[in-house]
Amino acid sequence: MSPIKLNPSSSSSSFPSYNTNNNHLAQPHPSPLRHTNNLLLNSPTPSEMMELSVSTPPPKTFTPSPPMSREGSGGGGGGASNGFGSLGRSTGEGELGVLLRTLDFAARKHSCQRRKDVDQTPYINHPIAVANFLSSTGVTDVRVLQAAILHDTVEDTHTTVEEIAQLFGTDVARIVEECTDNTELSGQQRKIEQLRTAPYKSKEAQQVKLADKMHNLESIRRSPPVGWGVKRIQAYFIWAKQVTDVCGPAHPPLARQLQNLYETAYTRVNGVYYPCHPEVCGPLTEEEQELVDSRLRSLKEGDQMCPEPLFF
Ligand SMILES: Nc1nc2c(ncn2[C@@H]2O[C@H](COP(=O)(O)OP(=O)(O)O)[C@@H](OP(=O)(O)OP(=O)(O)O)[C@H]2O)c(=O)[nH]1
Repeated sequence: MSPIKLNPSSSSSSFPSYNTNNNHLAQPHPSPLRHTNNLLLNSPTPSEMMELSVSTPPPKTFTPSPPMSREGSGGGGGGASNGFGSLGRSTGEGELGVLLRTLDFAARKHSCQRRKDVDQTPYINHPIAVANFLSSTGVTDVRVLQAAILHDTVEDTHTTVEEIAQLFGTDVARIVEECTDNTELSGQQRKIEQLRTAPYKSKEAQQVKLADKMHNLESIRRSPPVGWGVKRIQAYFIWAKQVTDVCGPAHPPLARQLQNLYETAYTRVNGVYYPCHPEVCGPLTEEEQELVDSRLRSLKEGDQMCPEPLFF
């Protein structure tokens, strides 16, 4: 991920003493920091992927700590020095409390970042949406929802895996770590690495990956990052599908929604409709195009560009 950083702060301090100054939120920011190449042209070839798959690491096994109870029994025995136990919860803190604390942490960490869309949406909307995709499709494991909320903090802010482990427990920290790209690699290398490692991630990390891609794809279709043309949108869809096809069995309800999106998502550029995933989704029929056009004609100011029922 590469959020736009409005005012990067060195907020590496531990909870709860991180920077709480949000005044910069209202400030304008420069254009997106990174512009990668056209991925369609630069996607790894099948032989490159074969080569990569030969040197895959052994599968990671996720051995979670015992489930957390509603009463918040995570405290005590972990020996953590911050008042939270090995599960990152204090005695008496319920699931709702821990989720709110997680949201508060992520919101502060991402407070100076924006998405790359034309509206420069606050970055925190993305992790919230990712967690919501999981929750609304039946994921109830609070650790997975917490990891979804935190999934970009290590990659994109001054947060460490150790900090997350101390505050939220080792299970959450491990999932976040699995979802963190190596930022020393180029954008293209990271994409290859995501493909290479996807099969070896824990089920929990694969679930977060599915929801992460779901939100990125959905937001690309609705409002692509500034400067993205059809080819780049299609390249992102093609790559994302390769990743989510591998992760799909970890959470079939979301895998089905993704498949539906791949088959039905169109993007409209200069009045022309293009399938976002050209291999899975055919061109709009004349009848469908007329339906969309008539809806667009009847749009009032402030209405959504893409009427949901047709596209998703
Ligand atoms: N769709 C969309 N994406 C945005 C937006 N703002 C930031 N991003 C991030 O940008 C990345 C997609 O742009 P790319 O060009 O492919 O990635 P790169 O800049 O990091 O190389 C996504 O992360 P990724 O590293 O490619 O994937 P992942 O880490 O989420 O798996 C996504 O999280 C936005 O407004 N819309």
